Amino acid sequence: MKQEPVAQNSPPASPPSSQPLSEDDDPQALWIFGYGSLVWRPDFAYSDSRVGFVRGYSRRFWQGDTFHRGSDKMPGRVVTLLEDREGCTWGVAYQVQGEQVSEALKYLNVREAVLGGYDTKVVTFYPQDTPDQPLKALAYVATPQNPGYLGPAPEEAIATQILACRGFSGHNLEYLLRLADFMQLCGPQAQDEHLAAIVDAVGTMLPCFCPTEQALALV
Ligand SMILES: N[C@@H](CCC(=O)N[C@@H](CS)C(=O)NCC(=O)O)C(=O)O
Repeated sequence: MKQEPVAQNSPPASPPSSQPLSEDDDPQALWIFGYGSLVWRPDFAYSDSRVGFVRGYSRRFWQGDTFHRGSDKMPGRVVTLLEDREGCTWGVAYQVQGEQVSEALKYLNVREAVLGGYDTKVVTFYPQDTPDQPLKALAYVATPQNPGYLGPAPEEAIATQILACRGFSGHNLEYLLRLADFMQLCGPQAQDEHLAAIVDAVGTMLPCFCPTEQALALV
């Protein structure tokens, strides 16, 4: 049974909202939930952001990537959401308003759907500092039906693949470590055993994979 996160009184990622968070605050507003590269590189304009989590999903490095973090010959591994009743995935929700909505969706359609094989799904997001005021958010999820889906593999094999791949957005190792950094910032209540196991496997293999100076050049 995964530990259900307990909201911490840590300061929110953005100024606390005096109003309850709900979609009818501004009918033009849309919340977008990021749980992979979007947590550190949204690359679209947004009005507000919240750190928090979604329930009923687990994050898995089960999506292949032949553009951003891999190539056709050596696809990298990036994350998707797996439906899991016991699951809880931490990330960042970004609020887009007015013109930001169409701009963000147009940009993400290319980055996530066209280039990444992701589809959209509405999820319920629980802000870390107001989990009693959940909000609806759009998430980009790579389903098993998309051609780039790789599915489950031992964490050691995933770590080996990540160490060996790079794409147009950089090395696959950077993708892993930036996500691990984000989870560290979320605090001890945010656990992701799958991510931690891959980071541990990378740490074990890295010295054998390449000498230190080469490892530092990877990211
Ligand atoms: N949809 C997830 C995963 C997004 C993700 O990592 N998508 C890849 C597309 S394959 C990406 O945008 N990569 C950009 C990068 O690696 O910097 C999220 O909300 O963060």
